Amino acid sequence: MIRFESVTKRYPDGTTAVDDLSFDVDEGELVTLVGPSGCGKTTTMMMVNRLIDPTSGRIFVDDADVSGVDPVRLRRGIGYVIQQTGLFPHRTVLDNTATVPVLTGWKRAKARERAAELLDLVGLDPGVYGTRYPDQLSGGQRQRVGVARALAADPPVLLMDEPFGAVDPVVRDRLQKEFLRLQATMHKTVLLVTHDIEEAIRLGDRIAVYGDGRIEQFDTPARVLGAPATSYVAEFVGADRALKQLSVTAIDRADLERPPFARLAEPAAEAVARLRAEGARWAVVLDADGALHGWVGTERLAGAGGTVADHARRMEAWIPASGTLKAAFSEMLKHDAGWIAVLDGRRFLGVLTPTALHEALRRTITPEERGVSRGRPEVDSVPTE
Ligand SMILES: Nc1ncnc2c1ncn2[C@@H]1O[C@H](COP(=O)(O)OP(=O)(O)OP(=O)(O)O)[C@@H](O)[C@H]1O
Repeated sequence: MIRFESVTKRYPDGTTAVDDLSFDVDEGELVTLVGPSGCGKTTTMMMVNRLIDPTSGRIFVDDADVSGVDPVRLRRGIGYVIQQTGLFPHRTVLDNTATVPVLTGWKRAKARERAAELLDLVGLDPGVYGTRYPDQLSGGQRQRVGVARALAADPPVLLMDEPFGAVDPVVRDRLQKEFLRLQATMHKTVLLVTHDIEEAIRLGDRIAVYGDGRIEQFDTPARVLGAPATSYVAEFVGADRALKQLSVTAIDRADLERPPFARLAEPAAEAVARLRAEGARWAVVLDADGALHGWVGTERLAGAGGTVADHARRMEAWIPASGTLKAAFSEMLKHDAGWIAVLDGRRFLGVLTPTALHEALRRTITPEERGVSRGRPEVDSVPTE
């Protein structure tokens, strides 16, 4: 969808901002460009919509060499979001959002209708905010309008230059989350510039880590964290990259343990005899469909009448099988639990323990990076069947 072929940009004063750059962004993919200040990220992005022309090399958008496309037409097909938002101060939020559709010939009423939809989509009530002017909004709200405006003409390509840079960390976190939710339905082809490695990891399907005018590594977040291509990349992603890795590593079903279980309808006396024979101190409690209900301690069942249902405790802590190790770990901490149930829909698949989490994390890091191999830590594990 976007292709850079040996692109170099040298400014008239001799600065080489971008040096022989080649990479592809696939259709529907979100690529983050990350690196320290002055490494050429913004220059790269501005060459896509021809705000800057390269000194040499070619850039293609949707198979068309952009140097042959009229810049005004080109820009109407590419949404552009910048940190300063670039909103027109004398236009209302609604009219700011409707700018591009109006420019491309939409009737004003239809464009405003579309703008209202977009504002709603980015979490701004058009009835409340539509008639305000940009200086009557908070920084985070202005950023949302910037995103809504870029999306208004439904361009297949979005360029975003530090779109969430000007807001505090709490608002940034929320905007990132909302943008990911939107992108999951929109599937735009996105180039996003950031200097923040955490943001690059969180948002990017792939990350381009910039050194000075060059890409040092172009890969998935998991690979950039797990196998940095150069010592520069390793340093840039930070000494705590193993922890960052948690947020991009999916749960592997092979890591799940199957603890002893009891059925809700099972008589307590039967369950306790069986569990004791297995040497189990507790069991996961499932309903007739295999869905997680909770757990029960063997001691609690001893000498008790009724069924397991009468004695089981509800278990609120669980995560979906599609979750990440970070989600698993944080749920475990939140509920102060020694294990976390993993569900596929309602179906109980097994539990993750701190030991399994640790093992999974170790596997994501190359042996050279791990240094001296250490044995399994002494962590209390769930008894297995
Ligand atoms: N018009 C210009 N004339 C000369 N040099 C320029 C010009 N614009 C940018 N540069 C230089 O090109 C290099 C890359 O700049 P660019 O803005 O692309 O970096 P960046 O990675 O986006 O940085 P930041 O994160 O600070 O925005 C820098 O050394 C910058 O000083």
